[in-house]
Amino acid sequence: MADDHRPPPLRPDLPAAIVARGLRKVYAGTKKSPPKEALKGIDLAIPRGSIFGLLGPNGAGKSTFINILAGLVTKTSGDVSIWGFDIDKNPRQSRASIGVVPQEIATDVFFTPKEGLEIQAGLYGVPKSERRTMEILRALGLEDKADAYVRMLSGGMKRRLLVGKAIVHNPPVLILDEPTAGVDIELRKQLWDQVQEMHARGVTIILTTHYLEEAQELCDTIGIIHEGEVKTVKPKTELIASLDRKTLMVVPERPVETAPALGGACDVELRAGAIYIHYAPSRVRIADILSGLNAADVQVKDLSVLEADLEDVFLEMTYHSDKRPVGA
Ligand SMILES: Nc1ncnc2c1ncn2[C@@H]1O[C@H](COP(=O)(O)OP(=O)(O)OP(=O)(O)O)[C@@H](O)[C@H]1O
Repeated sequence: MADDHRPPPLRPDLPAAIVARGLRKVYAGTKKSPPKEALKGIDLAIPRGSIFGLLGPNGAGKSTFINILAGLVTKTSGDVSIWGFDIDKNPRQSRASIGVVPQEIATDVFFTPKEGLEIQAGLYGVPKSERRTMEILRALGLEDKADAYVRMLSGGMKRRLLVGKAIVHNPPVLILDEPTAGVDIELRKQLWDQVQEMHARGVTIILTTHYLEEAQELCDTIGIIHEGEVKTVKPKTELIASLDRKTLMVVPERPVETAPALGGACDVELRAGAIYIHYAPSRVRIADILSGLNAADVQVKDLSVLEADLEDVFLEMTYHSDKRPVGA
């Protein structure tokens, strides 16, 4: 990788940071298990400059996809390009264009953080004069641990060190695979501040997470993958709006024994003294719900509208995907 330390130039003519076309991966079977088609010919474009959340239940194919990008798993067929470089035709440039923060903490305990970053930079062919070792350690809050034994670092510090290792070559795309699993709230916040800082400097961020609130808060674009297929890729707000579902929570003046009848377009439930009215905003107006409540002699003491969130979308697209299309 001798000359590939510089980030490839930004190519405004390119529409996406990562493009996959017809990407398939079949893991070979064994005597005990049949072959497994983990990716079933996926098409996926990840916009440049986004914080992209790749979501999906266990076994959906997320790690397989990321490992193909990282060069750790060989695809069966299809095309993938990273920052405009085809991973088969330009393996060096494509690999120099991404940094991957792996899921597992497997840091090398024989080197100090400083040595670890230096070695990593060497592997990417970054000349000594261009290395940013101390700058990276400082940015990750590890400056005072530069010469410490890695085995003396806390789990969170080791995780930050992995982020450091992933960015020694200044890649324009950074992938974080479940970066905050098992990490406490304080550290999670620190990690996200750092990620957002990198994003502000123009790095495209791709992350997988099981924490849907985290994806909801951080990501601007979401891709949902399920059983080796891409279910959707959309800007987050558009995706949530596409669910066309909201809930009006009403606290009545007097306790209500039976759910008021508001017509077939609303789904009404009573819970903990409140009335929850689920409705499709494209078809039902709040004014109509309120007149319905009035007609049913329910006096409203308080009310609030609960928006659908990413978790609702996720459940709809993964667990119920065969039964009920979104918005139906
Ligand atoms: N080396 C392998 N050999 C055979 N099957 C594999 C291998 N790696 C993954 N699989 C299978 O491929 C499918 C996709 O796995 P993958 O790890 O990509 O899913 P994932 O979405 O990352 O799941 P998780 O959220 O649990 O990490 C699963 O059914 C998994 O059992």
